[in-house]
Amino acid sequence: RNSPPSPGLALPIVGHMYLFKENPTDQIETWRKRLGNIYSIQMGTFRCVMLNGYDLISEAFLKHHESLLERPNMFVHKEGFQYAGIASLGGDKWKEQRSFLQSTLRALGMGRNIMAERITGEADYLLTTIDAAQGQPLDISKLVTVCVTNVICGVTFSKRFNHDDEAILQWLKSVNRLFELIGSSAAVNFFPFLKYVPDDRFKFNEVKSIFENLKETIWGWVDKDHREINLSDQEFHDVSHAFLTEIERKRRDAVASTTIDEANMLASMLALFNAGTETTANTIVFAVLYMVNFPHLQDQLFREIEDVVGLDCSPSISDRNKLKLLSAFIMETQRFANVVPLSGHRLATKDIHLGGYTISQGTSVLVNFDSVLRDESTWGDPDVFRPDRFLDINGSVIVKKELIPFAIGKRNCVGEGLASMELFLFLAALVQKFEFLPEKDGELPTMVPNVGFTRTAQPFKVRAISRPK
Ligand code: HEM
Repeated sequence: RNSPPSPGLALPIVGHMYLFKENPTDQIETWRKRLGNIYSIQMGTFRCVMLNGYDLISEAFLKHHESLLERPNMFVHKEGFQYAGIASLGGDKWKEQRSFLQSTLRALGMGRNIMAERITGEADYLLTTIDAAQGQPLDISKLVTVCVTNVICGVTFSKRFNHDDEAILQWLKSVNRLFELIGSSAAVNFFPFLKYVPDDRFKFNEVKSIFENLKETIWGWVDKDHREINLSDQEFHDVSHAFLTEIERKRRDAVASTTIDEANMLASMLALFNAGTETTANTIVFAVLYMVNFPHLQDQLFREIEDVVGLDCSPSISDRNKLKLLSAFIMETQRFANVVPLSGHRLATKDIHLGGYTISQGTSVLVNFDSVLRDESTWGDPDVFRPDRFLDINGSVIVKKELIPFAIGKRNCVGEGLASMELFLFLAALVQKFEFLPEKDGELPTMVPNVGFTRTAQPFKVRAISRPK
């Protein structure tokens, strides 16, 4: 059937997973060099096609997107999300949910710009907390994660938590445990039959119950804040307010078939948390890591803010277009760190002809983002951290189509606008206020990320020295 080539013999049950010898994302790149931009691997019971390189990926997700809108029936989608919410729905149901969330998030980022208000408030808290360490070595990653979680809490149900609040600490603990159990290579994803092994040895029941608890927690948080719904409201305080109002409207109008209901609302809100917290926090942490490693660049970023914004008022979203080096630095951070190295799985709902091969219906399709963000033919020196690759000789920002950390096509990241606003506002605030130094003079923290399917920085501490005004 003209299937893409595979890396070797697929064994019963495990498929090709026994061939993962190196760091998984390195292994995927090694196979790309041997087999080309399109190849297939059997991951447990799932037949997957790995797509590499900008041309092939854009052809798949721009030209064939209608055939790639569904998720395969993985445990996470089926039993975790119960095929509800933006991340798990497919086809027309996904379209309704996606368009509702997209327009709601867009509205929250316009006019009064509720998103920017939430982020700025949280950035102030971040600065105060870092300042309190008085230049002593500090691991900022947990602090940044809680701030970013609070931004999503604000955007979804107008609430923020103190960083020592038991509710938010418990939430983060559960989410961490969930990620540990459902990470891309975990048994629950690829070996669904293991759920019949007694004593929950492969943690299927634990995953299910964490999902249920998280959705219940969100429901509790939402319920308290939104007892009153006014159907004539056209402006919303947050995502749950928009949902609850629209649910009532659909009820009033007796709309029979819709995904705008409580179950999808909770699943979508959970998806915003799951997809929007670690990704954004990890990018901010990588950015600080790169600043420490390139003090000259950090200095240039500070000078730019000093010139454009000054030191007396906080950077605001209206400064974004003027802070060109910072924009280029954020782009390079996203390219270099590539915090989501592999896309989520998509199900081919029809045969797709691509790159001289046929991806047959029922196959799961995955994207290797390293193959684009670290492609030598696009970037020349992809392994060098160099923000000026995004600036022209006049200092204007160059937008490169190959910079796709938020994926490409209609099912790309729905939170891109929020994430970009967060990266800009948090980092501008940090650069303006502090000089970040390594924990010990002359000993730079490693830029080599943790090994695995996701990308996080290896733990490191910084000394944050307040800049004199
Ligand atoms: C730097 C931060 C972020 C990065 C690099 C990132 C990256 C991505 C990527 C690559 C995808 C596509 C995954 C796939 O192919 O299935 C995605 C999807 C998604 N992202 Fe983000 N994301 C970020 C921040 C956010 C934020 C802040 C939110 C929430 C407000 C969010 C919500 C989502 C959701 C819900 C999806 C699934 C969309 C769908 O299935 O229609 N992300 N993201």
